[in-house]
Amino acid sequence: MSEHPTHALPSYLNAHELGPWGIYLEQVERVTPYLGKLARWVETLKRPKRSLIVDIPIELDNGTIAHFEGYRVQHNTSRGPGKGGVRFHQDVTLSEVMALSAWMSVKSAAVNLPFGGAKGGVRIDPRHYTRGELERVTRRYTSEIGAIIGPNKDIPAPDVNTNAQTMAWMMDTYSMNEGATTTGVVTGKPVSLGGSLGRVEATGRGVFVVGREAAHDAGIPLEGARIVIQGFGNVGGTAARLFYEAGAKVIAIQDHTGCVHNGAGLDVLALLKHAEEHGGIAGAPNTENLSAAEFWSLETELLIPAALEGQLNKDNANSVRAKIVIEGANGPTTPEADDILTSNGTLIVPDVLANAGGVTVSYFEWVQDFSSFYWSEQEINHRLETMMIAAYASVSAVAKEHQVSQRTAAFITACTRILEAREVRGLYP
Ligand SMILES: NC(=O)C1=CN([C@@H]2O[C@H](COP(=O)(O)OP(=O)(O)OC[C@H]3O[C@@H](n4cnc5c(N)ncnc54)[C@H](OP(=O)(O)O)[C@@H]3O)[C@@H](O)[C@H]2O)C=CC1
Ligand SMILES: O=C(O)CCC(=O)C(=O)O
Repeated sequence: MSEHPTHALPSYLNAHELGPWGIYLEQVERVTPYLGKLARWVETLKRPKRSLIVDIPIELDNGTIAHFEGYRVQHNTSRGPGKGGVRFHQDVTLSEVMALSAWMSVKSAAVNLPFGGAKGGVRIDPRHYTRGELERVTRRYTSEIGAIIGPNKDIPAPDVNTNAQTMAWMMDTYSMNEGATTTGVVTGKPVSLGGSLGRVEATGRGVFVVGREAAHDAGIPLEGARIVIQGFGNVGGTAARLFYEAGAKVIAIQDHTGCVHNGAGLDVLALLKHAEEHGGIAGAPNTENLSAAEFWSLETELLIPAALEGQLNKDNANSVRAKIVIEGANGPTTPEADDILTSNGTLIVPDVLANAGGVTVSYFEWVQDFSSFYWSEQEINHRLETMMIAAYASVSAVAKEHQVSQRTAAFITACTRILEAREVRGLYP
């Protein structure tokens, strides 16, 4: 038997490269001792199955030509087609999309959905482009990744700065190129186009359900519990409203425009209206401004990061005075912050569980599209709640059994499912 050289990982797959992919690799390292014989396959999790970089040229409204870089990464498809959102953001990189796609693999498996993990992104600041320009970017991006997506291959959905309209353009472009209306190619579509009731609110609703469960386990009554939220978009805005309606006290919110605070509890409905009218929360009536440092160090029962990656890090983790962190965003906590918070007694409910409500209702949408039979909103919210409660209970039980964090517990459950599928499928000789 000949000896084969081992190939070093390329720099962008290296754990020592800072950033989301390095963080994901560190999380895989932490779970490996719990994988038993399946650890033989763990390298599979450290390399995305397929990564595509595309050039997106469009004509701007002023007649000039602009180019944008786009990505679609399919991290793992052992348990089903790739699944995951598309992000439009000026800071999107291949490495970030790789990490987001890997977290999708873990998330789908942690909640036991029959999907793998994928994610897409376009490096663009959408605030500087018109609706027409964004439509052209979306359509060209869809055509460029068209060969690798499809209802049985990889199903995109909304993420940061994309929405139901973006999905309608993606569905239409894909369908035109295929010559057949294909509703199941994306989820998070408008309801008039095969979208699911409840999808817009699903991620925030899932955050609310696991937050409620975690508070209950910790003996914290939701009525009057203090809540601090970073991000007031789809996820943070919905979670804020649901906690507010359940009688909790949302005392501070941060978005791009600043941090607002009211120790007696913010009027979340008024704040949502203010943000819509003014493009952000800054200057809302009956609130005081806080600095970012003051925001992170507020004493609170629940802290919900629901914006971007790396927001809880070694620079601010020691000042956090939250009993529980519910990760609404993907990858908001660095491994250093994870350790600091845990040793300070803060429970972290990890992203791959806490924000899985969105992909869960995307799964419902995909099923409804295949069967062309649509469910009521009440039915969807009920099924979502049942699945989130079950997933939370099962991750908590694994965490207690192995005396590990909920993140490691969610990774144990998910990576075991993914690698069992990998092993039983075998490798093509
Ligand atoms: N949408 C979904 O279904 C899912 C989303 N997620 C994750 O949740 C997170 C939020 O996504 P989503 O709500 O959809 O995105 P949105 O674009 O709707 O909202 C993002 C929010 O974050 C705020 N924000 C962005 N950057 C900063 C910053 N540097 N400091 C403070 N606030 C900031 C934005 O503020 P402003 O408006 O002022 O720019 C906005 O309020 C992401 O990590 C996403 O991947 C996870 C699962 C599903
Ligand atoms: O709804 C989906 O398919 C994916 C949502 C997503 O991108 C995420 O959970 O991060």
